[in-house]
Amino acid sequence: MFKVLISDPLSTFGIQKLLDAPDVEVVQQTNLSPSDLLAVIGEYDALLVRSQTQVTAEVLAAGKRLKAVGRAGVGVDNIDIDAATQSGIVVINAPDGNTISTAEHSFAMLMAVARNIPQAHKKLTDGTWDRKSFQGVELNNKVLGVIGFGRIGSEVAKRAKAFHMQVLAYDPFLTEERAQKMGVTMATVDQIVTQADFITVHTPLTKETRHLLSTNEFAKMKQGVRVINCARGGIIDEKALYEAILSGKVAGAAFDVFEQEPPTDNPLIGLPQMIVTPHLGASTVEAQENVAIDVSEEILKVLRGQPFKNAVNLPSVPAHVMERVQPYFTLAEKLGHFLAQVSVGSVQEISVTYSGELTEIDISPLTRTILKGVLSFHLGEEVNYVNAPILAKSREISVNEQKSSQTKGFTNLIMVSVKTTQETRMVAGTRLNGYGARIVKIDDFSIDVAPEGFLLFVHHHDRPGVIGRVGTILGSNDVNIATMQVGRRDVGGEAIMMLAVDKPVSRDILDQIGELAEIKSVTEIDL
Ligand SMILES: NC(=O)c1ccc[n+]([C@@H]2O[C@H](COP(=O)([O-])OP(=O)(O)OC[C@H]3O[C@@H](n4cnc5c(N)ncnc54)[C@H](O)[C@@H]3O)[C@@H](O)[C@H]2O)c1
Ligand SMILES: O=C(O)CC[C@@H](O)C(=O)O
Repeated sequence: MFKVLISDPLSTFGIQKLLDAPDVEVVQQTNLSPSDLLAVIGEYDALLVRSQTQVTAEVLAAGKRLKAVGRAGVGVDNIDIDAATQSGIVVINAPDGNTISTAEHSFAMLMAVARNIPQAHKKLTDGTWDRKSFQGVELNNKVLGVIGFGRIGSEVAKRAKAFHMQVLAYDPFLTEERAQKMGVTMATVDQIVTQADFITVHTPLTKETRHLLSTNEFAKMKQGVRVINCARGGIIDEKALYEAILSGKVAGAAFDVFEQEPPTDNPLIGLPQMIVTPHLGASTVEAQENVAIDVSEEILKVLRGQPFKNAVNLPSVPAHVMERVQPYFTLAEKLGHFLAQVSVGSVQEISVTYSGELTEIDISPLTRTILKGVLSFHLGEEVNYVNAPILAKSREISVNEQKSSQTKGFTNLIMVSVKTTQETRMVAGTRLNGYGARIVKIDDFSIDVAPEGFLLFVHHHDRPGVIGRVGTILGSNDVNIATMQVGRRDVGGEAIMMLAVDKPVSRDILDQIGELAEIKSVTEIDL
């Protein structure tokens, strides 16, 4: 008999399959303190949560029998995925069930912020008939910027089209073909920021999307813009928004999610231009039923040893395969992550060639890891080794994998190229005996760089003094260079520099380097 603990309120209808399963005993305890949870988790084979229960490394370590953690929803920010993976615990989520509810909530917020509905309601219920203070704006013919065009963003766009809005969309995986099919215009974040009357964000919260809309972006926005965040707190910088509302630049904002939840002493919440809901995007009868059904069915499959689809972390790989491929996992993921950071445009194709001793082993786990490296830069922690190929397929990214006898002098070599809507970029890496992982080729430049930490990738014209000028800018801004490697094709031709630096480099310093006459581009890479 399997024991399943449900520690957050879930729809009873949704979990019926679990309740009816003859081989499962379900315990519902939705008011456990963290220490209560630690005390009881050792008895259970599976844990089902929504977003309240914090499934920490400590909880997972105490869950000696745990085989699976199910999240009735999309975001898995309350679950320590790495710790689960290390303990061999499968983490399941329900990515589709609350899409429509959250899209509808976002649209409700958009309409409410356009017409000041909550503010007018409050005034009237407080006893004042005020018809002057709440003049709104129409949606008709207005420009809506949608940042993050995945499940929810694209549903919001469909609704906006029905209201005759012009939709500008940005997503690193959006293709021209899909944009046309959806009747939206592909745009950059900068174009959205400068042209939109309303901006709504629907990305995960990742290092890249944190404060995606901040002081600089607010400064460029139209006077009277309105912004909506029903995705994750922190995508819109709350401090910068506060200032932009006070200055009159932002006429209204609608938030369902906050940098700290529940928000305490958050000055935004008292502002009359701000409308707020307490993370209610997925709070509909339908969504809660859908996500509970999806996650219950998947948990049953995991417990019964049947195939399942929505795992967000690593399943076990046979020991003999793992022994051979494991040393290459880090290199593979970093090559993917490197390309995600240097390439421009929507990814269309990822090709991997394995040479040398890698031709003798099952390399499919490595290709999945490379995909994870490419995709996780944009999609965040939802991507893992299990779901990366499915996510690539759903985004129409074709993946090619081949083995080659051409070792180019290395005992092992992984060459990865990414074709985007704008360019094709290549990186190759190897594991050198005794020295660990190395990047040995970038595009057609040979180089020798350890793929770790903060790197500055500079593409420049090979001219006397350029290296010194870059070093001077970094030095005068207190950025220490740990190592530097240069690669060039011909004397005086195009060249690249890879500098390992001791700390992140600010946008301003990158701009100073980018303004040097010899520099073609400069990109900061975090590996
Ligand atoms: N408020 C709620 O209750 C609620 C409910 C469900 C989901 N969510 C949140 O909504 C968000 C979207 O969920 P979804 O199901 O649509 O996810 P999704 O994975 O289908 O879509 C997210 C999209 O964001 C894109 N993206 C990543 N980085 C980007 C960047 N820098 N710029 C632009 N786009 C970028 C990705 O390519 C992807 O297409 C997530 O943060 C999710 O956690 C909130
Ligand atoms: O209501 C919830 O459980 C949170 C839903 C949402 O944020 C999600 O990530 O699915």
